[in-house]
Amino acid sequence: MTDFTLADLETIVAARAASEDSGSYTASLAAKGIGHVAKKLGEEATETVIAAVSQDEDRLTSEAADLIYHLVVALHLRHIPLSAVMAELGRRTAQTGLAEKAGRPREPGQANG
Ligand SMILES: N=c1c2ncn([C@@H]3O[C@H](COP(=O)(O)OP(=O)(O)OP(=O)(O)O)[C@@H](O)[C@H]3O)c2ncn1[C@@H]1O[C@H](COP(=O)(O)O)[C@@H](O)[C@H]1O
Repeated sequence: MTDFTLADLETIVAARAASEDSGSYTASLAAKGIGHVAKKLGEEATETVIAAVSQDEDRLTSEAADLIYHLVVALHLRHIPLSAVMAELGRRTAQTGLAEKAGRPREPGQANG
């Protein structure tokens, strides 16, 4: 188990993308722009798909980490905070009424479902 969160990754990506550290992969990736990052994201998605149907759990875990990292970089470049993505996921969960089953209390103003 780890207490490392996507919010931690988002903070690190923002700091490294803004850095001028020539050793930073994030800085060099971000400098290439959203078109390049989107292409990398597609490649990582394909590699994750291939790993998903393989029998290698470690490979799938590693490819999923690459995919999520590149997604966080893409969101950063498009100025979309992870909190917006989480809010969208939360809205969808609220619509299904399954939030409480996941152990989450109903938020004030949330419709009965
Ligand atoms: N989570 C990641 C992460 N996941 C994947 N990668 C890099 O993503 C690249 C993907 O590998 P590929 O083989 O597809 O690409 P490549 O041939 O190395 O590079 P390209 O020239 O194709 O872009 C690898 O170089 C990985 O190191 C990451 N690089 C950085 N992070 C995070 O970003 C933080 C800051 O890293 P730096 O910006 O390097 O300081 C790190 O501490 C991590 O938290």
